[in-house]
Amino acid sequence: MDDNLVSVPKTRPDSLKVELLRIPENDIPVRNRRHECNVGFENLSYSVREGIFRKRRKTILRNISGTFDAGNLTAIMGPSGCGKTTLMNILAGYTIGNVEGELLVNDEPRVESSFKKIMCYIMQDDCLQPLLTVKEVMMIAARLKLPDTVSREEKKLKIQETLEAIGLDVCCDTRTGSLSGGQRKRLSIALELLRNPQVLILDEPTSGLDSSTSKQCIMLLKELSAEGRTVICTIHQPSALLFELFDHLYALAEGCCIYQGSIKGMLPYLADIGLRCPPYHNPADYLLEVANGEHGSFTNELVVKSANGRRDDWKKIHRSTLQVHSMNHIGTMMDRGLITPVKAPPFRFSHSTPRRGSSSCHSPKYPTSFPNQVAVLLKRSFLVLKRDRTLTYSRILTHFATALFIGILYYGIGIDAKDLHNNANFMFFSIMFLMMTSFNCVTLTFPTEVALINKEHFNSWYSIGSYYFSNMISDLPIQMIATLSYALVTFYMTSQPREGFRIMYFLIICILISLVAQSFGMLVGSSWEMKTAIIIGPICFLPFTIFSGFFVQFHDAHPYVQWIFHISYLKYGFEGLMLAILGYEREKLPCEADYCHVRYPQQFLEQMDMENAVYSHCVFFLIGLQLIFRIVTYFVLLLRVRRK
Ligand SMILES: Nc1ncnc2c1ncn2[C@@H]1O[C@H](COP(=O)(O)OP(=O)(O)OP(=O)(O)O)[C@@H](O)[C@H]1O
Repeated sequence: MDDNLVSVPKTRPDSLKVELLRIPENDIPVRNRRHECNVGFENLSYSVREGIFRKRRKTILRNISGTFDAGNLTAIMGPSGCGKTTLMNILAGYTIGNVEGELLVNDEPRVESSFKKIMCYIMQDDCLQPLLTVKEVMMIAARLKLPDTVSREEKKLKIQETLEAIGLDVCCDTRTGSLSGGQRKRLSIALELLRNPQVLILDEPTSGLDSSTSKQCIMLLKELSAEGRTVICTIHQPSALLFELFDHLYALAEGCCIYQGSIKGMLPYLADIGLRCPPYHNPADYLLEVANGEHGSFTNELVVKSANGRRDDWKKIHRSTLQVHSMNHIGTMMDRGLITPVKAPPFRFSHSTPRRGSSSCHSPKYPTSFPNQVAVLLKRSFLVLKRDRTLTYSRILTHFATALFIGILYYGIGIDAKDLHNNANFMFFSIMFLMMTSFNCVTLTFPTEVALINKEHFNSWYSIGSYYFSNMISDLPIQMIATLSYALVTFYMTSQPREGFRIMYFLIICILISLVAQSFGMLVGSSWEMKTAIIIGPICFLPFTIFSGFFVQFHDAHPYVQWIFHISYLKYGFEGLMLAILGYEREKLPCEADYCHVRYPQQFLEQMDMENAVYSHCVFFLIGLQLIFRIVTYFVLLLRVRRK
């Protein structure tokens, strides 16, 4: 039951119930067929390579065929591992490699680019931005998914209509992270409904939902299909009542089709070969038992009988009175306020079914322009940053607190010759601190974003370029404030020379070091999952730390490894800071102790093997390295979200 809404009994609009009651068996509802989109596939096979050397081939789908008609709610069922998700991925166009066979739309070969515009794929995990409210998430989706020509007022109206229809209007100010499982699922569907897709493909929409929330979710899908949409979803062990809501069933076993037809036709089909479902047994459970071989080995016989999905004789047995009973039952639950009432939003299809050579193939890939995508994504990032205490406030606070601590530890060292070594220690620590904090902030957050980007990009919300660009810009202010607060506090507390150019040079290197570490963190975070990224990151840093010139100097290192100094960005960062503070002919330092071995800063730089270092080289190297990391990250991201 939906906790937010129990106390508000609502009257469920009965249009669908009435429509179904009026439909005589074997009758097809009259709809605008121009917009209908029957999704089919013929002789579909899919295999993957596996094993250490990827030499073995594993066949997952074996030459299956089928058609999922518009206006029908189709269930794809079968035992775990039979290939349901694989089939959904292929139907959605998410998996393209190693696919054999033909994908069809209205019995014609389908054009992927056009099909993508009328289809949405809702994956099993509801990837939502947890810090944004339902209304904000919907507004962002509307601004990305609806063309720029639609006014803000129209978008608001559409959002309102959608939220009311799917019963989320009462929690429109709730953050998505606080929504229940059912609400999250409905929101995921609502986000995609804004563009009014003709085909909805959902992978296990009821997974993790309780019985009544599952009913509500399937009821929503039923309403959406009744308007002429093609709705296809996988489902695991539905209750008998839920099972009856589906119009069409496609059953898989071991990558083959063992049944395709109506729900009502399934039991007679099984009975034909002597498989009789016991009375009072859930037919869905019985089908899974048969597919699992619990009643004997019938898979081959069933595959032959259904011609691996090519025969559709059992499709013709139409809506059963049981379906109407199920609808009535759920309708009553909604009327009594036990389940939040849901219905399809009142949208009309604005586009016709794509056919080969149709003009929609040439329309832009994304509904809105690149600048609009960047602007909307920037707004979303800023909202998230504003609410994410760890990413913003604690990052700034950590930098400030560490700066105070370091300032106290190395207080006043910058003006005394006896503290030259301590000053070098301070600079090296600063580099390490700025590097680690920037790197960790990104590697801890970026991998979790990849799933969200994947979902939204696949459903044509925005391009990877606009996401990446907005992501780079949005984090800059916080990164700058944090770095500057550390650099300025430590600079003054350690009494470094108060010369304008030295302050500027010092700050530039600090900022560049943190940006390089951030871009490196992005690269690592976009390449691996969070756990791997956290392990791999420091391992990648280690060689650069050793070859930074702090622990081992260039001339002391073995000639075979000296080249590593030239690519160690820590070396350039360290040199840059040392030159900013001690270079440029800084005058002889006073000595407060009885004896100071070195009093000329230039002499100290020579001791550290930095006599030939050039500040501008350090800056160029750090900028160049950052650019390389950012470009590589972009391509890694593209690879990650590329269709399989
Ligand atoms: N890339 C891959 N490499 C190796 N095996 C794979 C790959 N993708 C899928 N499989 C295998 O293919 C089979 C079908 O996988 P799929 O995820 O489609 O099953 P499913 O029917 O959706 O299962 P479930 O209901 O448990 O989600 C499984 O045995 C799975 O291990």
